[in-house]
Amino acid sequence: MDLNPSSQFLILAPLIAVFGLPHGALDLPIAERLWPLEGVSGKLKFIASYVGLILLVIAVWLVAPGVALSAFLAYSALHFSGDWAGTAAPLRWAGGVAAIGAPALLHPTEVTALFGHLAPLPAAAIAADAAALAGALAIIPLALTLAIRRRLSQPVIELMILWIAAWLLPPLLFFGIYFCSLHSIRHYRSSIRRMPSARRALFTAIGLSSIVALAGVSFVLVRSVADPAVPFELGLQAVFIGLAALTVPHMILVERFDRRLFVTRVGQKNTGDGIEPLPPVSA
Ligand SMILES: CC1=C(/C=C/C(C)=C/C=C/C(C)=C/C=O)C(C)(C)CCC1
Ligand SMILES: [Fe+2]
Repeated sequence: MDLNPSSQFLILAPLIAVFGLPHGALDLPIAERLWPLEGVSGKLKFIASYVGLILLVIAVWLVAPGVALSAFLAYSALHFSGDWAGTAAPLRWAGGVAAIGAPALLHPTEVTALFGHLAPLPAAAIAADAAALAGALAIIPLALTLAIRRRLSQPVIELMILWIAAWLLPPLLFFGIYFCSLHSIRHYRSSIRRMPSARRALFTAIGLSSIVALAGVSFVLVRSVADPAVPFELGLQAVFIGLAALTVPHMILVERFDRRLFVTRVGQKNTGDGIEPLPPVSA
């Protein structure tokens, strides 16, 4: 499919705002399940540390964009491998890495150019090459599983679809579809099932996502008034540096939540229906 990066971006940005952000915006309800967060001050303390981490990542990106881009790719692969939790480790890793490595391997020129908007060129090109190499290595566990098992399990089918989509679609569109369908929806459903009030969590998620999306749009509008020549680059930076920053506290929280659920399941035979409140976690 042939679609220039600006047009892909015009499809990607609203997709992420509507379907991608709400899965991260469940973090406040998740935190409320993990810690008591009593009263307004409890919530404010949590929000301050969350926002502090976001600002820290943005600061690192401004000071050392090359390092920040490489770190972002690595922890994104780790985060995305969670989409195949419960699958054997090699296949889980193959999934997380392919989400980024497949477009880098199959569309190297376009991905290098896109990375070039997020970090200066030598670092961007190295990151794109490393992602492509990781993508190539991620084919091995998939091929071995297919060769040994000789049957199509659900994770194998999902990974095959992922690779075909990465091959057929331009990188930004591929990412938008993977992120908003498989990642966001899967994560959203598994979190909301464990909430005491799904309706309240949903409203919080919608409210928070709208705030983040509005902040992104305002940033691009304000900056493009000063420099109207580069709205695409600004938009791309707002989306991906924004995602990089939001993902750090989001990952820490989701990781804690999943570990916590596991302990509760083993210790209290909680079936994961999320009705009974979790006892508070000690730090
Ligand atoms: C920038 C860019 C890419 C990488 C995107 C990443 C790494 C996104 C991570 C998002 C996360 C971790 C969201 C959390 O929920 C691709 C797909 C290679 C395509 C080319 C442009
Ligand atoms: Fe996520």
